[in-house]
Amino acid sequence: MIFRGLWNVPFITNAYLVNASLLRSYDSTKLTFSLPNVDADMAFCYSLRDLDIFMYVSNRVDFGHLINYETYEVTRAEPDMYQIFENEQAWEEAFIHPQYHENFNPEANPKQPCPDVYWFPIVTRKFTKALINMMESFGKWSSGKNEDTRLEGGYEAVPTRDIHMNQVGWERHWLYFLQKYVRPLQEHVFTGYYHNPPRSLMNFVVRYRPDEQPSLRPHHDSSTYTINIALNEAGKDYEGGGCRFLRYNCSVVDTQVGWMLMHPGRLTHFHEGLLVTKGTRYIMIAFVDP
Ligand SMILES: O=C(O)CCC(=O)C(=O)O
Ligand SMILES: [Fe+2]
Repeated sequence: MIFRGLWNVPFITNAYLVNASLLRSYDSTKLTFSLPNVDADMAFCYSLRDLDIFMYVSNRVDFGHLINYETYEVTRAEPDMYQIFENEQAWEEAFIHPQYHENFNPEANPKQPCPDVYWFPIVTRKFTKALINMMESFGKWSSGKNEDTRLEGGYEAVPTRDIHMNQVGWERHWLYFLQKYVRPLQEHVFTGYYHNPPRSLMNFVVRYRPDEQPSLRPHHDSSTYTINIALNEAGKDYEGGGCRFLRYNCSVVDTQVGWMLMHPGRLTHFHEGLLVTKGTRYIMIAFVDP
């Protein structure tokens, strides 16, 4: 329980909100922050009390918040992305799509571009840009071949050219994002399916290019459900691309940056990554299972 109120207090340290014109209306020899043997806060509060000026602490209004930078790692590409635990509120403001909470509005039907393929705004362009930059700064894209030493069996049946989240030290963060922001959307559209936290062993960013890997053949994912976030812009950053669900002969080609597709992984949603004919297409994929 958070109590909200306005409290009259004798001493405040670190944070003040003072109208400067008020300060000027007092005699500066009496209203001072320097007194012998006490620190500036003590001196300032002492002289305020001496002048019968009341001090208040209020949390009725949000004036902003302090950032905790103790764990801030400046050596990383996009250190802000790693702050999801330490600075949750600032993280959400920077990286969660402004329409995210609207997804839960009972009046609004979730978008469904193909049968049982749901489509949600979830992250900001700041997020998608940062994620691409994290991956490109790391730069060690997989070969896109079946042999994959990052996997337990050393083999990937339907390989993409990709970088896994754990390769950039961002897996814990990503799993927390899945639990906090993706899971409630899943529960919203696939009713009665409940796994908290969701488990996801495969979390990666895919890069398609005409001269590298330009497409992905039809396959099922090793997931109960898959999420697929568009990280850059169809028709501008690349041409072609998109995801086709063969059983429904239905494609999503007008993907929107920061929007996420969510679809069942096996059995019904046999799908393929459509050919990129120009530029580079980036997507973020997670195979959630269970
Ligand atoms: O290109 C797409 O949108 C589909 C990607 C995909 O199916 C996968 O990575 O498993
Ligand atoms: Fe897939």
